[in-house]
Amino acid sequence: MRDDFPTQLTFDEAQAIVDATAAEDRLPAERLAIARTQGRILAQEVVAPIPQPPFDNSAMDGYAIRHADVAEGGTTLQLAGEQFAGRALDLRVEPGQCIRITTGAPMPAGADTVVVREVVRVEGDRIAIPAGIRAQANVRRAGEDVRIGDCVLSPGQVLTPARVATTASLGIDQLTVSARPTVAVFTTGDELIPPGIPLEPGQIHDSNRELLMGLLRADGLEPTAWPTLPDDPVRIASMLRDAASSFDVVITCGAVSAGEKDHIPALLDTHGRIHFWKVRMKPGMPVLFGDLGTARFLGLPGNPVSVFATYATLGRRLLDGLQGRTEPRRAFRARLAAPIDKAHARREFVRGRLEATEDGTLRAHPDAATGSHRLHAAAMADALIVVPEGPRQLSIGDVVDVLPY
Ligand SMILES: Nc1nc2c(c(=O)[nH]1)N[C@H]1C(S)=C(S)[C@@H](COP(=O)(O)OP(=O)(O)OC[C@H]3O[C@@H](n4cnc5c(N)ncnc54)[C@H](O)[C@@H]3O)O[C@H]1N2
Ligand code: MOO
Repeated sequence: MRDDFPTQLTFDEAQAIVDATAAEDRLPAERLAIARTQGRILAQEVVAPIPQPPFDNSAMDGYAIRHADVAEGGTTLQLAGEQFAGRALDLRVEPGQCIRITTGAPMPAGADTVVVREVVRVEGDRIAIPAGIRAQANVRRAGEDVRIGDCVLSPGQVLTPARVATTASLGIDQLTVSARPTVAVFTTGDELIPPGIPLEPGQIHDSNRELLMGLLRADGLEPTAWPTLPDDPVRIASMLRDAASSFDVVITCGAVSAGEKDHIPALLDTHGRIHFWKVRMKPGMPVLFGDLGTARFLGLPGNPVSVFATYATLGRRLLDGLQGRTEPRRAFRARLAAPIDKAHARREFVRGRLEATEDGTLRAHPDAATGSHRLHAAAMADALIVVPEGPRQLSIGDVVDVLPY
């Protein structure tokens, strides 16, 4: 096996390679009905073809009036008509008149203020308005939220429900979004037995399959799980090359460290290209990244918590980049609730629990269970606490980056 690929990278160097590779391999865009774009990455600019609100309208159920009529104090106005939400009736409020109006109904010409119905007294078609009404009250102005021609969304942003709804409010029914990467997921190892089948001595149940499939699904993808790879280099090569010919991304877990059965790095070296192998991070140090055929190849280390940490950092970053996501994932900082003493030089992602305190700060409680086989401990935690490179003695109250999960 060659040794001219980058290895023992810092986390930032590895992340930069992932970013650069993803940028070169941007997935194509597709045009979809907005109902199918939730969670997608936008691949166009969205410019408002109409204002929002499209017309001046009432914010409350009540009476549209001319404020000049009540400027001197309370008065009684003549009810001149009704304007409900739906169709604009071309009504006009003359001096001394008012029009009954509902929330969302267009403001009749002449009116500039809405008085809520709870404060008026109705006497037939005479409406008694109290004193103290504020001019322009309860009117929502056309274009107040979005003006015509505003750029409301940009390429690289995530289509959240509120953003998709915004495009709907502007009358846009289709959007150009990045294609979703297709992902093939493999677990590896002769020791793996699916849950539901009793273990023989030396065997363990395959948990990484559920972990990876779940992480990918939670990120909005529809991954495909392949049969578990045996510890046999010929069969591994044929199965992985098969997958690489029909998926955008192939993710394996296991068989990337130094053992006799860790065939995957050599295989990628022979049949594809290694962008890097081994990153100075913990857990996840033996992580492997490259190309196989036309697919991006991510070889995650087999320990369950290593799978978790490498997916949450580098894997997700790759998938975001392939979709052209430019909007960063939200960053959080917290104060440590217990010290962390780190002797090694790698960046560490310590599992922990976040607590929202009374004084408005986030506190991170690092988990004492640091072994990368401690899946249950990771499952009971809810964040990765980032401990930077180098030996570190972090004290209670120190500020750390955290990645909630
Ligand atoms: N001599 C060295 N040994 C190890 C090194 C090293 O650098 N030199 N690195 C260690 C680190 S760090 C990690 S992480 C692991 C990664 O090993 P592999 O990626 O080769 O993974 P495996 O050996 O196949 O498995 C590791 C561990 O995880 C369990 N496993 C694997 N797949 C699954 C699964 N689908 N579900 C549940 N558990 C799984 C497997 O049984 C092993 O216990 O290597 C260290 N060793
Ligand atoms: O880096 Mo390994 O991923 O510590 O367990």
